Amino acid sequence: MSANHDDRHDRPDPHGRALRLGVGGPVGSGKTALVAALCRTLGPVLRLGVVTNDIYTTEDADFLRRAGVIDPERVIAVQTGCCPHTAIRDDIAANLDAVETLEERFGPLDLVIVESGGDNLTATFSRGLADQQIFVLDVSGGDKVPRKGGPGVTSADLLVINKTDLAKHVGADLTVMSRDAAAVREGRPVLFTSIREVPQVYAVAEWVHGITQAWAHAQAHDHGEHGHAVPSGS
Ligand SMILES: Nc1nc2c(ncn2[C@@H]2O[C@H](COP(=O)(O)OP(=O)(O)OP(=O)(O)O)[C@@H](O)[C@H]2O)c(=O)[nH]1
Repeated sequence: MSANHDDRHDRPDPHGRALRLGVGGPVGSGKTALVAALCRTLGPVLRLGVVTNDIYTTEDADFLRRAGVIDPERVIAVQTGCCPHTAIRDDIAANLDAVETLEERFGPLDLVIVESGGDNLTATFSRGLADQQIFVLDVSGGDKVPRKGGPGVTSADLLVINKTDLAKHVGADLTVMSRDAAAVREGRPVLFTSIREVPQVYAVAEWVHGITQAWAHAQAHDHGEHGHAVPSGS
C-alpha cells in the first residue's frame, strides 16, 4: 500500500452519501461508452456524478462532456500517471478526493460512477472506493476470455459483455461466452450489450437503478428516517 494512502479511506461510510459504482475492464472494451449510455438513460431519474481515470490525458472525461449526456461540471478527470489498477485498488486517495469533491459541489447525489482506465483481467476496485463494480469485456477479444477468469470476470457484481454486433465478424460464439461466464461467476449476473446498436443499455441501466435504490433504502433505514427516494421506472 502506498505511503499516500489515507487510512480514513479504508472503509466506505455507509451514511449519507451516494452509491459508488466502479466500471473497469480491458482497454477499449467500451467502458466510456457504457458510462455515457448510463448517464443518457439514468440522468433523468438519478442525480449523477462521474470520475474518469486516464494515465496522462483527460480523454474519457472530454468525451463524456462533449457527448452532452451530463452537466460537464459533474465529470472530474483523475490523471493517474501510473498503472490504472494502482489508482483504483492500492492508492485510491485521488479518486476518493474526486468523488468527495463531486458530492460537496453537487450533493446530495444518488450515484457516482468511477470509470477506471483500461487494464488487464486482474484489475478490480478497492471496496474502499467502489461499493459495487461492473467489469466490461468485449467480444472482439475472443470468446475464450470469460473462461480465462480473473477477478474482474469472476467477482464483479455485474459482468457486461459488449460489442455483440462484432461477434459475427470475429467468429465469437456468444453462447460459449455466456456458458463460460456463468460457470465461473457462481450466479452473479452477466448482461450482453451492443452499445452501438442500443445506446440506452436498458438492462444494465435497470440493474444500476436497482442497486442505487437499494443503497438509498438501506441508508434511510440506517438513519431511521426516509432518505431521498430514488424515482422508480428507469
Ligand atoms: N462495434 C462496437 N463498437 C463499440 C461498442 N461500444 C463501444 N464501441 C467502440 O469501441 C471503442 C472503444 O470504446 P470506449 O468506450 O472508448 O472504450 P474504453 O473501454 O472506455 O476504452 P479505454 O478507456 O481506452 O480503456 C470506441 O471506438 C467505441 O465507439 C459496441 O457496442 N459496438
